[in-house]
Amino acid sequence: MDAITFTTVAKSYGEVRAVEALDLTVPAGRTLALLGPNGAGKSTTISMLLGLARPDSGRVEVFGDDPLTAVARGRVGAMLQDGALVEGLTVKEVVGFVRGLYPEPLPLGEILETADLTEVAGRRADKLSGGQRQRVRFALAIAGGPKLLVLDEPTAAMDVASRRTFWSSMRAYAAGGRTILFATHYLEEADENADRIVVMARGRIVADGSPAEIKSRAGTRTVRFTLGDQPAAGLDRLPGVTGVEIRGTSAVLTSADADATTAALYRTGLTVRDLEVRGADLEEAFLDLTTDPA
Ligand SMILES: Nc1ncnc2c1ncn2[C@@H]1O[C@H](COP(=O)(O)OP(=O)(O)OP(=O)(O)O)[C@@H](O)[C@H]1O
Repeated sequence: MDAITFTTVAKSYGEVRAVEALDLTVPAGRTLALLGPNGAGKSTTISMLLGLARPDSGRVEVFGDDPLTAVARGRVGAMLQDGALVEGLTVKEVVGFVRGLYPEPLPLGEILETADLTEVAGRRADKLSGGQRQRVRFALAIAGGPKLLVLDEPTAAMDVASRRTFWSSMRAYAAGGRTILFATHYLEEADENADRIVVMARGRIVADGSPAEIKSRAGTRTVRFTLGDQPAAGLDRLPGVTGVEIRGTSAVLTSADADATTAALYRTGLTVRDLEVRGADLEEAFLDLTTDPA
């Protein structure tokens, strides 16, 4: 069964096209990362998934139901970017209260354990550190034992140690065959914690694959030089080259083997000036995938 289906979904805010022609299917039991820069449309996608926003066109389904129905049935838990914690209550009280709202909640001890909150269960939730407060919000998201857990940039404002704890909590929850969708700006987080990465930019999906596939795209580099008015013919046949683009007076070659490409380039007889080899790390690939060519 599919946990999530977006069928040609579009959503605009006035002039801003936040999401365009989005098609996405996530089978149950998978962990998917939505990766993209600010304004890519990740939060809008999540809002529609939770029924908090309605698409202008297209259809969103969660376990075959309308999102609001799925939420009402307790199938979906969410941790959004903002969300205050009730003042004056202890962690245990807040979590206990929220789990009481669900028809089939997880046991309190299991929630606290999974979210790594057992040690601070007696402390006031609103007085915790930022990372601990995020863990309380995670606990609230899983309290109802949802089959689908949606997390919008859950580790924003967490330090490295808190992030590590958080993701191990998330993986523990996912291990029970649940479906997870999380949004992040961090490639590393997507790589380490998801089994599929969907890269969004400007409201569209620009890449979709396993972390290995996304990383292999990350392995490609660009070899750029000033071509001037020399002919571009044959550049596409250089070793390693997977794409050729002429931008003004420059030639930009995408290559899976930049060393071989560069060596062969010098043997073509072309005058190669201003040679630049870029790329290689995930951050670069991510920028390549998400930067508007215009
Ligand atoms: N309620 C709104 N009213 C007007 N414009 C909005 C609204 N929500 C989002 N937008 C715009 O829609 C676009 C997509 O925003 P969205 O928040 O979905 O992106 P995002 O990928 O989640 O970004 P971030 O990583 O910064 O959270 C942006 O241009 C944003 O300014």
